[in-house]
Amino acid sequence: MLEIHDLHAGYGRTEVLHGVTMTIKSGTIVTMLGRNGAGKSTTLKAITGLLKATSGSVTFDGKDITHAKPHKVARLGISHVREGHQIFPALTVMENLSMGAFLRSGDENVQADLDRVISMFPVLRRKSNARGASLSGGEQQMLALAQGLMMSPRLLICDEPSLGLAPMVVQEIMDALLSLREGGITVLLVEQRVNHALAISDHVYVLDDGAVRHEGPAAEVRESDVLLDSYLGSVQ
Ligand SMILES: Nc1ncnc2c1ncn2[C@@H]1O[C@H](COP(=O)(O)OP(=O)(O)OP(=O)(O)O)[C@@H](O)[C@H]1O
Repeated sequence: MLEIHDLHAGYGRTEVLHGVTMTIKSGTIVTMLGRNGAGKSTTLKAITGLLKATSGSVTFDGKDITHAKPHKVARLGISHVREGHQIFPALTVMENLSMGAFLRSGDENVQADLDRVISMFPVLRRKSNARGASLSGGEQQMLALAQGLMMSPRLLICDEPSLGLAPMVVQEIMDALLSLREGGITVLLVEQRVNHALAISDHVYVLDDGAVRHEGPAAEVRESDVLLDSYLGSVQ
């Protein structure tokens, strides 16, 4: 579904990605792991057009999207839920969800998607008229995910959805990602909670210093102390 080949990118004159290559297969959850500063968020930004790649290629369902603008990437079916909470604090839950569908004006399936998304996250239904700012951290993260789903993506890219959340809430987020996979959505996840991420993933890429140092089935990485110690430091 998504092919990243020898991707180079960076900020100003500093190259951060030194040739990242990855394949994300349709219907899977793929997690990118790595220490702080390894280049995970930068890879996601280069995929979704927030950062220009200096060389290499990104192909989505056979289409070259290496130099596509973010809105074009979104229209093609990739939704990028970024680190932290990208919601509108002054808007209600419902208004936030409608904003998630802003690129779909005239699409008659928006209402059906709204019903489907809100039924995935019961707390959002209960709080549909509450302002974003009044939600807890976990609720805001669920809203951010739900907002990302309102784009009706085929590939959902999630950057550290568990950031700053309590373990129980983290599990809820992971369960939500699993149910997305069951619904046929492919997920590319960046996550610092290694154990939580490995438990739901099919395949894992380990990044270090802007390059892929290891890839393999999640089950294999779970069993490899050497790998976990060398590239991931403390495992949570
Ligand atoms: N906007 C930016 N301008 C300049 N350098 C940046 C910028 N964003 C990230 N970097 C640098 O790029 C490198 C990779 O950062 P990146 O955010 O991709 O890492 P990461 O693996 O996602 O880690 P983290 O979990 O800390 O976000 C780091 O050295 C970081 O300091």
